[in-house]
Amino acid sequence: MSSSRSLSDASAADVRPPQAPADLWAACVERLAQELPPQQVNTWIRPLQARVTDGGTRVTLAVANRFKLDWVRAQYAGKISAVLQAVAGQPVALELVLTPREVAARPAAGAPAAAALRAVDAAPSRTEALLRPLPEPAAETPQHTHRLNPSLTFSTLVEGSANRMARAAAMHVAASPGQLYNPLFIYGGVGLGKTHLVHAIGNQLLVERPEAKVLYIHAEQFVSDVVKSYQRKTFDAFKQRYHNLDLLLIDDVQFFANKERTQEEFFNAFEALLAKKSHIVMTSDTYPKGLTDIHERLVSRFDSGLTVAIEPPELEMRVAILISKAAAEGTVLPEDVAFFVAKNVRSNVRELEGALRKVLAYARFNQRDISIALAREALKDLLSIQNRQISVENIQKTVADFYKIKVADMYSKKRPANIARPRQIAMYLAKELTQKSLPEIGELFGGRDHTTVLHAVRKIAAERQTHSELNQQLHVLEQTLKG
Ligand SMILES: Nc1ncnc2c1ncn2[C@@H]1O[C@H](COP(=O)(O)OP(=O)(O)OP(=O)(O)O)[C@@H](O)[C@H]1O
Repeated sequence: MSSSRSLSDASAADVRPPQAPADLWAACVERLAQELPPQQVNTWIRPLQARVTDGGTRVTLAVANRFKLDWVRAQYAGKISAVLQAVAGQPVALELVLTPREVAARPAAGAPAAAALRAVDAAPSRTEALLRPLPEPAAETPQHTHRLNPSLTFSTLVEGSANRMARAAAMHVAASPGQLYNPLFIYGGVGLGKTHLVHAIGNQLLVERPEAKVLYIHAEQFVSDVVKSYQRKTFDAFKQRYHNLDLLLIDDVQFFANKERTQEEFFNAFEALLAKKSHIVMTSDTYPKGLTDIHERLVSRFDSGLTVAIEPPELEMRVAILISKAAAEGTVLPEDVAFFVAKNVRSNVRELEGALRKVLAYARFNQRDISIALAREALKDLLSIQNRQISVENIQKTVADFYKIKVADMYSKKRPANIARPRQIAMYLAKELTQKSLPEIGELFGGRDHTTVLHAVRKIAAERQTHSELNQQLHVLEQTLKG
C-alpha cells in the first residue's frame, strides 16, 4: 500500500479550515486517494454515493449490494471516518446503507422533489445493514451456501452486441458445466455486468441441478479466507470448502495481485477443480495478460479456456436496458426519454440505473408524466457536472497522459502515428463529450480544418465498433473524464 502519510495522523496534522459540507465527501475521496492504492479507491471508494447532511456532521454512503456493504464496512469504514473527521475539522457520523431500489415511503402529494430525492438517496429504513455482523466465511457454516443473488439471472440481463459473446458462453457453461470453456474468463470495465453474468450462471445451474455445489465469491473475500485459514491453521477446512465445488464463480481476480499465498492457494484450488471437471468462471477488469503482479503460471491458466470481453453498451443497448429496468419496476418509459437518458449517461450500466432511479422517483413524487423535460430536471445535477467537467483542454491533457505524449503534440503539426492517433482519439472524444462544433474543435487542435476533425471522428467511431482494445481504451478515457 502506498502511503505518503498515515491516516491516523490525519486529524492531528490537518490545519486547513473546515470543509464546506457540499465538498466534504469530494475532499475525503481525494485524501483517501493519496493513502490507498488506486485500484482500491476506484473499486470501493469512488462508486459510493454520498449524502452529506446535518451541516456536514453526518455522511451517509450508499453501497450497491450487501457483499460490498459488508466489505466497505469491514475494510474502509474506520479509515473513512478518520479522514472525514480530519477534513471536516469536527466529528462526523458515518452511516452505510444499501442503495435503495425503490423509495420506502411516498411523501404527501406536492412534496418538493428535492425531498423526494433525499429520501431515495438516504433510505433510512435500510441503515440496519450497518448493525449486522459480518457473515462468517463458509468454513464455519455447516451446510453449503452459494452466496448467489437470486435476482441476477439471464432473464434480467439485457442482451446486446456488447455482451453477446460473453452471455452465450455463460449460458453454455450453465447448461453443461465442466465441459467447454473451462475456465471461462470474463473481463471488462466497471459496472458493465460482469458480476450479474456470473451470478446468472450460478442461478441457472441451480435451477437445473439444485444439488450442485456452487459458490460465488469476490476475490477479496477469497484473500480474506486464505488469511483466516493461515492464522487459524485451518487449511484442511479451506481445501474442503473450495476443492469440492461443482462451480466456482470468482469476481475481480485482479485483486490477487501481489498476494503470493493467495495465488498459491488459488492455483491449488484451480488445479483440483479442473481435475474433477468442475467449472471455474472468473471476472477481471482486464484480460489475463493485462493482469499485473500475478504469477505467470496462473495467468496462463486463466487464459487456457475461453476469454471473453464485456464491452460498454452502445446507445441502443443502453436504451433497451433502461426500458427493461423501468418495466421491471412497473413503469413504461417512453422511448424518447430512454434515448435522452442513454445519450447523457454513457459510462456504465450502474450509472444508467442510478439515473433511471432518479427520473422515476422525480416523476412519482411530483406526480408528473415522464417526459424529456422531466428527465432533464431530474438529472440536472448530473448533466451540469458533466458539462462543467469536460472541456477540450481536459480531454487533450487526459488523452496525452494516457498515451504518454506531450500535450503540445495535440496542437502540433507532427504526423507520426504514435502522435496522430491519440490526437484523433482526442478529437473524437471532444466531439462526443462536449458541445463544441467541428470548426471549434479544429481551432482548439492547432487551427485544423473541420474536415480533419470530421475524418478523425468518423474513423475512431468506426474502429471502435470492431477493435475491442480501442473500445476498452476509450471507455477508460471516458470514465476518467467524467470523474
Ligand atoms: N446487460 C445488462 N442488462 C441489465 N442489467 C445490467 C446489464 N449489465 C449490467 N447491468 C446491471 O448494472 C449493474 C452493474 O453491473 P455489475 O455489478 O454486474 O457490473 P460489474 O461489471 O461486475 O462491475 P464492477 O467491476 O464494478 O464490479 C447491476 O445492477 C447489473 O444488474
